Amino acid sequence: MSAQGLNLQHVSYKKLTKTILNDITVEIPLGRLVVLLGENGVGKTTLMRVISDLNKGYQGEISLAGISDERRKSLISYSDDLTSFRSKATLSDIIAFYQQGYPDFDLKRVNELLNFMRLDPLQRLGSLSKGNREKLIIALTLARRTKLYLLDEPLSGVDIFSRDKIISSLVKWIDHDSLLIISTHHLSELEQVIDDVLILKDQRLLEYRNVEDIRQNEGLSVEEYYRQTYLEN
Ligand SMILES: Nc1ncnc2c1ncn2[C@@H]1O[C@H](COP(=O)(O)OP(=O)(O)OP(=O)(O)O)[C@@H](O)[C@H]1O
Repeated sequence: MSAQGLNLQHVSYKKLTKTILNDITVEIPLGRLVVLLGENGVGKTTLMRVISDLNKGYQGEISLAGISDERRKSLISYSDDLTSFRSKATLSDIIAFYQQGYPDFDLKRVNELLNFMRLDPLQRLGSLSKGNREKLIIALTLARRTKLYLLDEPLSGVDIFSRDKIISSLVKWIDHDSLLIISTHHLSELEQVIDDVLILKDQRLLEYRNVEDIRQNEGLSVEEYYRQTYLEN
């Protein structure tokens, strides 16, 4: 397996008797911004949880930056749903918890991100709207200085103006040798910033492809290509 990037070799995952991911093999270099696509229930969240080692018992091999055992977890920042925090907790309390739990948590970066998201550290978690809670999750996820960031449908409740602002600044928050994988059902908004697409269909990897390659060689937007590929295969 390659020492660089995220490398999945024949990864399969079952829940009870149901196959959710089937024989997924892909190598994604670091330094990319990748969008993960596929219809509801196809396994996007499951794939992120398997990569993060939160869903145990998968088959196959996964390595990140050359680390192929469970130590890879320490290199992965996966968007937390924050359900383990009490609603009375302030954003500062949550940040203190992250700071204790993650040696790579960057306090300066999280403060910049909170400021960028217009979130007040003194606010309580329970008082946040859905969209603001999502902004907090993005801020906490991106505030770690690590190799792989996994954002699972991070923007579904965020208003269009904030969405545009966050999307156009995504690359700014992560180091150039890190990998960001983001799942979404709103591909068109991300088209201009992403490097690659990863498409799941029927438990399998349908495609991993560079977006420039799609535009130049297929003459299609990424969204057009996604629709065409999904329906044809
Ligand atoms: N705890 C569970 N028990 C049984 N099946 C599960 C469980 N969690 C997920 N699944 C199944 O795993 C499959 C993949 O779900 P997953 O949440 O990964 O899909 P997704 O692509 O993220 O969907 P969406 O776009 O709707 O968020 C689905 O068929 C779902 O029903």
